[in-house]
Amino acid sequence: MEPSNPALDPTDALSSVPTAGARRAAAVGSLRFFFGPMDCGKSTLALQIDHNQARQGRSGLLLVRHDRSGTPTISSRMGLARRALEVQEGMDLCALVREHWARGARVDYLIVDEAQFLSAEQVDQLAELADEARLDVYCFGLATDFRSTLFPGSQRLFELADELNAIQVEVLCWCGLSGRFNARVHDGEVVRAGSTVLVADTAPVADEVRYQVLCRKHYRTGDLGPAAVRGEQLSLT
Ligand SMILES: Nc1ncnc2c1ncn2[C@@H]1O[C@H](COP(=O)(O)OP(=O)(O)O)[C@@H](O)[C@H]1O
Ligand SMILES: Cc1cn([C@H]2C[C@H](O)[C@@H](COP(=O)(O)O)O2)c(=O)[nH]c1=O
Repeated sequence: MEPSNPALDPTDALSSVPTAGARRAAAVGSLRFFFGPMDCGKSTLALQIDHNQARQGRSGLLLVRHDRSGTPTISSRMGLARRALEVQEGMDLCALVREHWARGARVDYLIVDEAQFLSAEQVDQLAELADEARLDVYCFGLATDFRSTLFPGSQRLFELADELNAIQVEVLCWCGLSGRFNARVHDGEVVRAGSTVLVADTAPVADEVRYQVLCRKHYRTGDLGPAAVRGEQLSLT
Protein backbone atom coordinates (compact mmCIF):
# COMPACT_ATOMS: atom_id res chain seq x y z
CA MET A 1 0.00 0.00 0.00
CA GLU A 2 1.39 3.36 -0.98
CA PRO A 3 0.25 6.47 0.87
CA SER A 4 -0.61 9.70 -0.93
CA ASN A 5 2.43 11.35 0.48
CA PRO A 6 5.69 9.68 1.51
CA ALA A 7 5.63 11.72 4.72
CA LEU A 8 2.72 9.70 6.00
CA ASP A 9 2.79 6.31 7.63
CA PRO A 10 0.75 4.06 5.32
CA THR A 11 -0.36 1.85 8.20
CA ASP A 12 -2.48 4.49 9.87
CA ALA A 13 -3.41 6.93 7.15
CA LEU A 14 -4.86 10.12 8.64
CA SER A 15 -3.87 9.69 12.25
CA SER A 16 -0.21 8.87 11.55
CA VAL A 17 2.58 11.06 12.88
CA PRO A 18 5.36 11.54 10.32
CA THR A 19 9.02 11.38 11.43
CA ALA A 20 10.96 14.63 11.65
CA GLY A 21 12.75 13.88 8.37
CA ALA A 22 9.54 13.01 6.61
CA ARG A 23 7.88 16.11 8.06
CA ARG A 24 10.60 18.25 6.45
CA ALA A 25 10.10 16.47 3.13
CA ALA A 26 6.32 16.79 3.20
CA ALA A 27 4.63 19.54 1.31
CA VAL A 28 1.92 21.44 3.15
CA GLY A 29 -1.59 20.77 1.96
CA SER A 30 -4.10 23.54 1.46
CA LEU A 31 -7.84 24.06 1.27
CA ARG A 32 -8.90 26.52 -1.43
CA PHE A 33 -12.37 27.73 -2.33
CA PHE A 34 -13.14 29.17 -5.77
CA PHE A 35 -16.57 30.75 -5.78
CA GLY A 36 -18.85 32.77 -8.01
CA PRO A 37 -22.40 32.89 -9.37
CA MET A 38 -23.82 30.31 -11.75
CA ASP A 39 -22.23 30.26 -15.19
CA CYS A 40 -19.00 32.04 -14.24
CA GLY A 41 -16.71 29.14 -15.19
CA LYS A 42 -16.23 27.25 -11.92
CA SER A 43 -16.49 23.75 -13.42
CA THR A 44 -14.27 24.78 -16.33
CA LEU A 45 -11.58 25.94 -13.90
CA ALA A 46 -11.99 22.74 -11.85
CA LEU A 47 -11.26 20.65 -14.94
CA GLN A 48 -8.35 22.90 -15.97
CA ILE A 49 -6.74 22.58 -12.53
CA ASP A 50 -7.20 18.80 -12.62
CA HIS A 51 -5.61 18.69 -16.07
CA ASN A 52 -2.60 20.74 -15.00
CA GLN A 53 -2.07 18.70 -11.83
CA ALA A 54 -2.38 15.36 -13.64
CA ARG A 55 0.02 16.54 -16.37
CA GLN A 56 2.73 16.83 -13.71
CA GLY A 57 2.18 13.25 -12.60
CA ARG A 58 0.03 14.06 -9.57
CA SER A 59 -2.85 11.81 -8.74
CA GLY A 60 -6.23 13.24 -7.82
CA LEU A 61 -9.81 12.37 -7.05
CA LEU A 62 -12.68 14.27 -8.65
CA LEU A 63 -15.71 14.68 -6.38
CA VAL A 64 -19.07 16.25 -7.07
CA ARG A 65 -22.48 16.52 -5.46
CA HIS A 66 -25.62 17.03 -7.58
CA ASP A 67 -24.13 17.94 -10.96
CA ARG A 68 -26.68 19.39 -13.40
CA SER A 69 -26.17 16.41 -15.72
CA GLY A 70 -27.76 14.15 -13.11
CA THR A 71 -24.71 11.87 -13.27
CA PRO A 72 -21.52 11.86 -11.18
CA THR A 73 -19.70 14.15 -13.59
CA ILE A 74 -17.96 17.49 -13.46
CA SER A 75 -19.40 19.18 -16.52
CA SER A 76 -18.56 22.56 -17.95
CA ARG A 77 -20.74 24.55 -20.33
CA MET A 78 -17.57 24.93 -22.43
CA GLY A 79 -18.09 21.28 -23.41
CA LEU A 80 -15.61 19.51 -21.15
CA ALA A 81 -16.78 16.78 -18.80
CA ARG A 82 -15.06 14.23 -16.55
CA ARG A 83 -16.40 11.36 -14.51
CA ALA A 84 -16.31 12.02 -10.77
CA LEU A 85 -17.28 10.36 -7.51
CA GLU A 86 -20.66 11.45 -6.15
CA VAL A 87 -20.41 12.74 -2.59
CA GLN A 88 -23.34 11.15 -0.81
CA GLU A 89 -25.10 12.71 2.14
CA GLY A 90 -23.20 11.81 5.32
CA MET A 91 -20.24 10.37 3.40
CA ASP A 92 -16.98 10.58 5.36
CA LEU A 93 -14.44 12.12 2.98
CA CYS A 94 -11.46 11.14 5.16
CA ALA A 95 -12.64 7.52 5.02
CA LEU A 96 -13.05 7.84 1.25
CA VAL A 97 -9.40 8.85 0.85
CA ARG A 98 -8.27 6.12 3.26
CA GLU A 99 -10.10 3.54 1.15
CA HIS A 100 -8.18 4.68 -1.91
CA TRP A 101 -4.91 4.41 -0.06
CA ALA A 102 -5.88 0.96 1.21
CA ARG A 103 -6.33 -0.11 -2.42
CA GLY A 104 -2.81 1.17 -3.16
CA ALA A 105 -3.92 4.31 -4.98
CA ARG A 106 -2.02 7.54 -4.44
CA VAL A 107 -4.04 10.68 -3.73
CA ASP A 108 -2.23 14.01 -3.97
CA TYR A 109 -5.16 16.33 -4.51
CA LEU A 110 -8.95 16.56 -4.51
CA ILE A 111 -11.15 18.54 -6.89
CA VAL A 112 -14.62 19.12 -5.41
CA ASP A 113 -17.27 20.68 -7.65
CA GLU A 114 -20.67 21.97 -6.44
CA ALA A 115 -19.02 22.24 -3.02
CA GLN A 116 -21.88 24.44 -1.79
CA PHE A 117 -23.87 21.20 -1.37
CA LEU A 118 -21.39 19.65 1.10
CA SER A 119 -22.31 19.59 4.76
CA ALA A 120 -20.28 21.66 7.22
CA GLU A 121 -18.95 18.37 8.62
CA GLN A 122 -17.68 17.29 5.19
CA VAL A 123 -15.88 20.64 4.81
CA ASP A 124 -14.25 20.00 8.21
CA GLN A 125 -13.08 16.64 6.81
CA LEU A 126 -11.56 18.39 3.79
CA ALA A 127 -9.65 20.71 6.15
CA GLU A 128 -8.42 17.64 8.04
CA LEU A 129 -7.24 16.08 4.76
CA ALA A 130 -5.33 19.26 3.91
CA ASP A 131 -3.72 19.51 7.36
CA GLU A 132 -3.09 15.89 8.27
CA ALA A 133 -2.75 14.14 4.91
CA ARG A 134 -1.26 17.21 3.19
CA LEU A 135 -3.65 16.97 0.26
CA ASP A 136 -4.26 19.96 -1.94
CA VAL A 137 -8.02 20.41 -1.85
CA TYR A 138 -9.63 22.57 -4.54
CA CYS A 139 -13.31 23.38 -3.97
CA PHE A 140 -15.60 25.11 -6.46
CA GLY A 141 -19.10 26.36 -5.78
CA LEU A 142 -21.72 29.02 -5.32
CA ALA A 143 -21.48 31.30 -2.32
CA THR A 144 -25.18 32.07 -1.97
CA ASP A 145 -28.46 30.37 -2.79
CA PHE A 146 -31.61 31.70 -4.48
CA ARG A 147 -32.53 33.58 -1.26
CA SER A 148 -29.08 35.26 -1.30
CA THR A 149 -28.03 33.47 1.89
CA LEU A 150 -24.87 31.41 2.23
CA PHE A 151 -25.10 27.69 1.54
CA PRO A 152 -23.98 25.80 4.69
CA GLY A 153 -21.06 24.16 2.83
CA SER A 154 -19.91 27.51 1.44
CA GLN A 155 -20.22 29.18 4.83
CA ARG A 156 -17.91 26.55 6.33
CA LEU A 157 -15.47 26.97 3.42
CA PHE A 158 -15.40 30.74 4.02
CA GLU A 159 -14.64 29.98 7.67
CA LEU A 160 -11.92 27.37 7.09
CA ALA A 161 -10.26 27.76 3.69
CA ASP A 162 -6.64 28.83 3.38
CA GLU A 163 -7.49 30.69 0.20
CA LEU A 164 -10.73 32.28 -1.01
CA ASN A 165 -10.80 33.06 -4.72
CA ALA A 166 -13.65 34.95 -6.35
CA ILE A 167 -13.77 33.79 -9.97
CA GLN A 168 -12.80 36.68 -12.18
CA VAL A 169 -15.09 35.99 -15.17
CA GLU A 170 -17.96 38.45 -14.78
CA VAL A 171 -21.49 37.21 -15.31
CA LEU A 172 -23.61 40.13 -16.45
CA CYS A 173 -27.13 40.98 -15.38
CA TRP A 174 -29.43 41.77 -18.34
CA CYS A 175 -28.86 45.49 -17.55
CA GLY A 176 -25.11 45.19 -18.07
CA LEU A 177 -24.07 45.43 -14.42
CA SER A 178 -22.10 42.66 -12.80
CA GLY A 179 -24.38 39.84 -11.59
CA ARG A 180 -23.75 38.19 -8.24
CA PHE A 181 -27.22 36.90 -7.33
CA ASN A 182 -28.62 33.54 -8.44
CA ALA A 183 -32.34 34.15 -8.88
CA ARG A 184 -34.58 31.09 -9.11
CA VAL A 185 -37.21 31.70 -11.77
CA HIS A 186 -40.52 29.96 -12.42
CA ASP A 187 -43.30 31.11 -14.73
CA GLY A 188 -41.47 34.35 -15.38
CA GLU A 189 -41.29 35.25 -11.68
CA VAL A 190 -38.44 35.27 -9.17
CA VAL A 191 -39.10 32.56 -6.56
CA ARG A 192 -38.36 33.64 -2.96
CA ALA A 193 -39.20 30.49 -0.97
CA GLY A 194 -38.61 26.78 -1.33
CA SER A 195 -35.99 24.13 -0.70
CA THR A 196 -32.36 25.17 -0.87
CA VAL A 197 -31.41 22.42 -3.30
CA LEU A 198 -33.09 22.45 -6.68
CA VAL A 199 -30.81 21.35 -9.49
CA ALA A 200 -31.45 23.26 -12.72
CA ASP A 201 -29.70 25.28 -15.41
CA THR A 202 -29.61 28.91 -16.48
CA ALA A 203 -30.85 28.02 -19.97
CA PRO A 204 -34.63 28.41 -20.24
CA VAL A 205 -36.64 25.21 -20.64
CA ALA A 206 -40.41 25.54 -21.07
CA ASP A 207 -42.38 25.12 -17.83
CA GLU A 208 -39.27 24.33 -15.79
CA VAL A 209 -37.52 26.15 -13.01
CA ARG A 210 -34.38 27.89 -14.16
CA TYR A 211 -31.86 30.29 -12.66
CA GLN A 212 -30.92 33.77 -13.83
CA VAL A 213 -27.94 35.74 -12.58
CA LEU A 214 -28.94 39.30 -11.67
CA CYS A 215 -27.40 42.44 -10.17
CA ARG A 216 -28.53 43.29 -6.64
CA LYS A 217 -31.10 45.88 -7.72
CA HIS A 218 -32.83 43.57 -10.20
CA TYR A 219 -32.59 40.63 -7.79
CA ARG A 220 -34.32 42.77 -5.13
CA THR A 221 -37.02 44.07 -7.43
CA GLY A 222 -37.44 40.76 -9.29
CA ASP A 223 -37.02 42.44 -12.66
CA LEU A 224 -35.91 39.77 -15.14
CA GLY A 225 -35.50 42.18 -18.05
CA PRO A 226 -37.07 42.20 -21.48
CA ALA A 227 -38.52 38.90 -22.76
CA ALA A 228 -35.73 38.54 -25.32
CA VAL A 229 -33.02 38.24 -22.67
CA ARG A 230 -35.21 35.86 -20.68
CA GLY A 231 -35.18 33.52 -23.64
CA GLU A 232 -38.93 33.77 -24.05
CA GLN A 233 -40.70 33.82 -27.38
CA LEU A 234 -41.34 37.36 -28.58
CA SER A 235 -44.90 37.67 -29.84
CA LEU A 236 -45.21 39.24 -33.29
CA THR A 237 -48.25 41.49 -33.30
N1 LIG B 1 -20.01 28.76 -26.63
C1 LIG B 1 -19.21 29.30 -25.71
N2 LIG B 1 -18.14 30.00 -26.06
C2 LIG B 1 -17.34 30.56 -25.15
N3 LIG B 1 -17.53 30.45 -23.84
C3 LIG B 1 -18.57 29.76 -23.43
C4 LIG B 1 -19.48 29.15 -24.33
N4 LIG B 1 -20.43 28.52 -23.60
C5 LIG B 1 -20.13 28.75 -22.31
N5 LIG B 1 -19.00 29.50 -22.21
C6 LIG B 1 -18.33 29.96 -20.99
O1 LIG B 1 -18.54 29.01 -20.00
C7 LIG B 1 -18.87 29.67 -18.78
C8 LIG B 1 -19.65 28.72 -17.93
O2 LIG B 1 -18.76 27.70 -17.53
P1 LIG B 1 -19.13 26.62 -16.41
O3 LIG B 1 -17.82 26.03 -16.01
O4 LIG B 1 -20.18 25.70 -16.92
O5 LIG B 1 -19.72 27.57 -15.26
P2 LIG B 1 -20.14 27.27 -13.76
O6 LIG B 1 -19.57 25.94 -13.36
O7 LIG B 1 -19.58 28.41 -12.97
O8 LIG B 1 -21.64 27.29 -13.74
C9 LIG B 1 -19.60 30.91 -19.24
O9 LIG B 1 -19.47 31.97 -18.31
C10 LIG B 1 -18.85 31.28 -20.50
O10 LIG B 1 -17.74 32.08 -20.17
C1 LIG C 1 -28.87 29.25 -6.58
C2 LIG C 1 -29.12 27.80 -6.39
C3 LIG C 1 -28.60 26.87 -7.27
N1 LIG C 1 -28.85 25.56 -7.11
C4 LIG C 1 -28.30 24.59 -8.07
C5 LIG C 1 -28.57 24.86 -9.51
C6 LIG C 1 -27.43 24.17 -10.22
O1 LIG C 1 -27.79 22.79 -10.39
C7 LIG C 1 -26.29 24.29 -9.22
C8 LIG C 1 -25.27 25.35 -9.57
O2 LIG C 1 -24.61 24.99 -10.76
P1 LIG C 1 -23.44 25.87 -11.47
O3 LIG C 1 -22.44 24.84 -11.84
O4 LIG C 1 -22.94 26.88 -10.49
O5 LIG C 1 -24.08 26.51 -12.65
O6 LIG C 1 -26.89 24.63 -7.97
C9 LIG C 1 -29.59 25.12 -6.04
O7 LIG C 1 -29.80 23.90 -5.86
N2 LIG C 1 -30.11 26.03 -5.16
C10 LIG C 1 -29.90 27.35 -5.29
O8 LIG C 1 -30.42 28.14 -4.46
